[in-house]
Amino acid sequence: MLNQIKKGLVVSCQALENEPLHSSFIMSKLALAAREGGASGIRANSKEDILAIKQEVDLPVIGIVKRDYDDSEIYITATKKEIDELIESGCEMIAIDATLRERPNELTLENLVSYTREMNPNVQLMADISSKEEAKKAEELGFDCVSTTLYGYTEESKEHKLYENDFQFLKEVLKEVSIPVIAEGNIMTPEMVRDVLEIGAYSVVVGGAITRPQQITARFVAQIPK
Ligand SMILES: CC(=O)N[C@H](C=O)[C@@H](O)[C@H](O)[C@H](O)COP(=O)(O)O
Repeated sequence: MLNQIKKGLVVSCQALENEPLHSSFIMSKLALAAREGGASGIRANSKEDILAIKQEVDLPVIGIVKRDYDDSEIYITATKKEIDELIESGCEMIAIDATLRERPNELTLENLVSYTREMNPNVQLMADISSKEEAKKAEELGFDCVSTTLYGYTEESKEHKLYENDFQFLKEVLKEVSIPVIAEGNIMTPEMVRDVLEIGAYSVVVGGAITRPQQITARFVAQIPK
């Protein structure tokens, strides 16, 4: 999958239960629209959505399963159950929360990586990180790439956004690791896509700015003079 998305755009097609477009059928059509627009890959949540997307487009898929657990803040591919579902979905790459936070059931990230490699050595692994330290650890654990997905979404990083200070965080992560670094999270414009690729990101994932019309509408509405 990494070869296919090199210097390309991955479109994240996700809508949770509480979002207006929640539907595997709609996600499959968003993926088709993304392909027609030139996307190189798709990021998607849940086995059902991924199966529907794979019926509609031949693009490689980064799969995640978002599920909340009582004993952990981690919700992106938290346990072996989610890994099993993703392997069944046939996605080419699995993204896992690779933050240093405690996982459910006292499972470690290392356990989860070795479990996935055992279950399917062909599936590639993306580490969703929120700090340089997590990026380094992910590289040591043998992840195929890291993505800046969770920068701004953990207690320690919540004051920040990826695009701050001319993508300072992305630049720091690029210095920290030698595996591919994917830029993801709050990439709002085509110009930002160009910028992160020029800075050295291997590939870029854009979600809400393309596939969450409620967010897009709110940004237009916010510009209406009071
Ligand atoms: C933090 C978190 O849960 N991120 C999720 C990860 O899959 C998605 O909700 C995002 O849409 C995705 O990362 C793309 O980012 P953006 O939608 O900002 O372009």
